[in-house]
Amino acid sequence: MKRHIAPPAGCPPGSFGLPLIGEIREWAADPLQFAQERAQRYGPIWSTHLLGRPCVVLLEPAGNRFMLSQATQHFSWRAGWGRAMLRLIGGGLSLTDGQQHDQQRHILKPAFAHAALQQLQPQIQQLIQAQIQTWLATDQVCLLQRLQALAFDVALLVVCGRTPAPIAEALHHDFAAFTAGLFTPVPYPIPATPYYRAQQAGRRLRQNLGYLIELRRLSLQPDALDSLSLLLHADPHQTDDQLISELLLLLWAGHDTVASLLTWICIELAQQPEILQRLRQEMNTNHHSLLDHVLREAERLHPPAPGGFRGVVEAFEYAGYHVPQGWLAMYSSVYTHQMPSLWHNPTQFNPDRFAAPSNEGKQAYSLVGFGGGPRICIGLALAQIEMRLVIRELLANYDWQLVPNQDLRPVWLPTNQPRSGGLITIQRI
Ligand code: HEM
Repeated sequence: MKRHIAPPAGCPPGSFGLPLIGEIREWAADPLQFAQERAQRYGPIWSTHLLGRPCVVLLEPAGNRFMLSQATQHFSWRAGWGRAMLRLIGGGLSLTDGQQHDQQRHILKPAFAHAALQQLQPQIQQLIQAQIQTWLATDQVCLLQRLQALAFDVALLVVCGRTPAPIAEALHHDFAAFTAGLFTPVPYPIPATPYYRAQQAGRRLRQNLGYLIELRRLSLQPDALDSLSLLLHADPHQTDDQLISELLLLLWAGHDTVASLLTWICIELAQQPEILQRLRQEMNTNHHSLLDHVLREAERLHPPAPGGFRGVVEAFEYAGYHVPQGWLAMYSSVYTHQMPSLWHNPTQFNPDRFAAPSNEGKQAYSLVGFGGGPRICIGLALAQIEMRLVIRELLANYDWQLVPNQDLRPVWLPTNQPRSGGLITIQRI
């Protein structure tokens, strides 16, 4: 029998799993079950071995708070990513720490603020209407694929501003293969592997983003609020390589997540005609609390990322255990979002759990699908506006049904998605 390795004395209890691979297979197969089983055995802090390193897992709102805001000096965001992500994207907001991160976030903030998003809303609305209209032309629609295309167009608009169609199409074409390689455990360029294809796509993406930067430098508008223009204004001497990494990071983070969550929302609504009907009634009023609760409930039950990893750059003590420097640390959104002590019937999709007088979701760090603390998702407002517009367009003009007998079990990487992609039939009302 293969030997499981135990963590050193004084460190949180748990198992490092098998030599070399640790427990990565169990985590990737089902991050929720992985955390629930170990929480039952060891409590809210335990050790495992993931991404080639020992890893401490901090659970529950207290663990989320510790990692996301209370003790950030112990953690590096950059050191929490796998090698494939670092090699393919290289830098960008999620992959930097300290002052460099804070400066970059400060520069980018106006692109994701209310004023900029308000200005873009008509264009976003047009993209949504044009995309959904094309769904009528086929018998079956794969939600994930179509919503990825839509979310990519929206992310491109916000991140890069107006982009010439041939460049936009080329970027879009290469992004799927690029994304598929971001989490490969063995990032070596062996032909025909996902990492190899991602590397090839990455080269073309870098070249096309390079053209776009060149064009934008020639026609930079003083009041433009897209991320690329803001970055060029802030530091005209920033190298193309740095700029391209930032754009790649924003484009990836800004479309895969939105497509994932919207896919699950459409699936849930197709199964809940009563909520669908109430949403339609609500659209004719000035109150949008049910739509807001649907978004939060989808974030709770179907978070696009199961949690977040950090590198431990300074050893720390937590709950009487020692966590050494050089380990990974992980918080688990998916576990917190299904704790029976926080959520009544946690496996059920029930937006009304957020309606008064319920207290569900009120405890700080109990709903962390967008992270939390100083590095909460910078695209939160954009994601919310975009999701609201898509759902309102669907509710106002379309009926949709799930294709029967499809496999809706989640796959978790690169983002949480149904195995089937979410197949629907759709008609105009
Ligand atoms: C449903 C949509 C989205 C979800 C669920 C989501 C989720 C998250 C989460 C969980 C984090 C924190 C990760 C951590 O703690 O390690 C994060 C950070 C981030 N997100 Fe999002 N995100 C979404 C949409 C977007 C959009 C639309 C953009 C931009 C176009 C974006 C850009 C980013 C960036 C750049 C960060 C890093 C922020 C920093 O480190 O300062 N996200 N997101």
